[in-house]
Amino acid sequence: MIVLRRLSVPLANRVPGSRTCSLHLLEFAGQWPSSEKRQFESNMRVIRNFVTEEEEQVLIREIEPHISRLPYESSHWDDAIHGYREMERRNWSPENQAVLDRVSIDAFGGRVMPFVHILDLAELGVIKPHVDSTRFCGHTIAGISLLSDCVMRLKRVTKDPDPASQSADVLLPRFSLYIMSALARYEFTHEILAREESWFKERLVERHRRVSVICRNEP
Ligand SMILES: O=C(O)CCC(=O)C(=O)O
Ligand SMILES: [Fe+2]
Ligand SMILES: [Mn+2]
Repeated sequence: MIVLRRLSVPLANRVPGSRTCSLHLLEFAGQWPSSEKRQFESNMRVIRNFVTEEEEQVLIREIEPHISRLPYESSHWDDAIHGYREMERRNWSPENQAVLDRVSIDAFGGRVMPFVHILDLAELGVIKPHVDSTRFCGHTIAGISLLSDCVMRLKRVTKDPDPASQSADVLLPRFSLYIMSALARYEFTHEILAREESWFKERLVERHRRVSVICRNEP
């Protein structure tokens, strides 16, 4: 199971707790000096309409026969993720490889791991706060959101849960690409909010089944 190697959940965070338009798609909470806001914005970019509806269809057509054979799972051992199924894929049709090459260039300057991670989150699925393992993944994580919008929440990693600590909600629209790096990748947990908690700027975002196509670089 891929998730078991990849996620590491900081203890404190288990407690409750151009085409880049990050500005409209980000909502900050807590105490943010403006210099840190700027750094965060450049480390958590969202590119709207990175893929077209046709490109989404072609990607889903290649993914669906494999992923639909798997049951949706829940991980019990660390409580990090529920209602998901996932696969890795290295070899893609030329059309889909062309999309992935764009991710590789735009997010990684061409230096990306050959295995692409596909995560299928059921309508009622949720990904709890975690930081991707630094043993298996480098400074950048880039994901295309397919089939549904969702809200990703990033929370500053703290030793003690602090209600005033920094967090940011990021709207990830269907068809978009997010590029999370450096500060946002290492100093913040990320999570995908449950359907009924997917508020963004006072609007409940409609969340259905969502498939993400995620690229990472070497540690
Ligand atoms: O679905 C996503 O975009 C993020 C998934 C995630 O956080 C992970 O697989 O580590
Ligand atoms: Fe993650
Ligand atoms: Mn639905």
